[in-house]
Amino acid sequence: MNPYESHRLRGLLPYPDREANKYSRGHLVLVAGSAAYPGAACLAALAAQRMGAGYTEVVTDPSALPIVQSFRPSLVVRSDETWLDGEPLTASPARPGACAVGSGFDPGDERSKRLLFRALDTADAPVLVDGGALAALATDEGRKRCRERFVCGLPTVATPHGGEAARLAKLLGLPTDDARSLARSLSLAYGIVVVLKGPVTWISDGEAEVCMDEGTPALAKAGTGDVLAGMIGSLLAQALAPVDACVLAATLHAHAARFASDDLTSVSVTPEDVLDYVPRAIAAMGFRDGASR
Ligand SMILES: NC(=O)C1=CN([C@@H]2O[C@H](COP(=O)(O)OP(=O)(O)OC[C@H]3O[C@@H](n4cnc5c(N)ncnc54)[C@H](OP(=O)(O)O)[C@@H]3O)[C@@H](O)[C@H]2O)[C@@H](O)CC1
Ligand SMILES: Nc1ncnc2c1ncn2[C@@H]1O[C@H](COP(=O)(O)OP(=O)(O)O)[C@@H](O)[C@H]1O
Repeated sequence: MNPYESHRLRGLLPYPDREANKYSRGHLVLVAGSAAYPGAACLAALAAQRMGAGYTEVVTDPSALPIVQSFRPSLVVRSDETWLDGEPLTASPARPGACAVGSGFDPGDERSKRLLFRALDTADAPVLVDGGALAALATDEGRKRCRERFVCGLPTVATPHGGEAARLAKLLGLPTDDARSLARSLSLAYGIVVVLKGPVTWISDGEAEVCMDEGTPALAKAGTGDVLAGMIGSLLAQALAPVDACVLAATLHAHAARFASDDLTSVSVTPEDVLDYVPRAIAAMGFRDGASR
């Protein structure tokens, strides 16, 4: 059920080339955070940096700008008001990129819908949909946009937890009793790769499912999903294939939480700790600095 053995995962780690620059290492446009949830943008952004993206640009609500800017000076931060009318994201082999949208969005907010639809309509690059943007995805207009991207060969990834997946399923009256079948049916219905998160996480591209069961209940704390979204978005921005990006990120996320639990106990681990242990998880997977491809 999980064909990703350790040597295959090791081969997916995004080693920086000797000739790398910040653009060749991947540009992630992270449209995240809101007045209600600015912290989610911070968690996802640092996760993207830790996972290797060369240029992490956070697009956020004006009220969240100073919070994200003071969180990490290396982040490029801009207002979502200017982004709505700005240049669309493009990606090429020399300058790969991706957009991750929705971590920390307010699910009931009309603005979340405008931002999601702008990303789906204009990004000539992979788009990851997370958090509050999944409510807008679970509409006829959201699904239509995913199907159009699918027909154009543009990957879309969604990372729902059980509640968000139920919303996506409700639109089409899909059964929700079996997680593996739900991941597959959502993938087929929307034309997307689905990461259905939970104590066991199922990843489906509509043809096959990968079972991710290395997590720990230490991850059951608000904010760990935002960390995972930043990690997957970062790997998409580095041009990994969508399912590869999801499996590698979910594995490192689970391993980071386990390393953190070993030192801090599963009681005390926070999403920030998971972020701090991502480098250890990468190293333990067999990453060797200097072994650039
Ligand atoms: N620090 C920050 O800034 C943080 C910001 N965050 C951001 O907050 C935004 C809203 O996200 P959200 O998940 O809190 O709320 P929402 O989308 O309304 O769904 C929750 C409802 O769904 C249900 N439910 C069923 N199964 C479930 C499951 N397995 N896991 C969880 N819920 C499950 C359950 O309903 P019940 O089944 O109890 O009726 C529950 O009431 C989003 O943008 C996110 O990124 C968070 O990441 C936290 C840290
Ligand atoms: N009991 C558990 N065992 C293993 N992993 C878990 C468990 N509970 C939650 N997780 C993981 O933690 C993350 C929680 O994500 P999510 O529900 O989106 O939280 P949030 O929105 O608060 O960030 C997911 O990656 C999920 O798979």
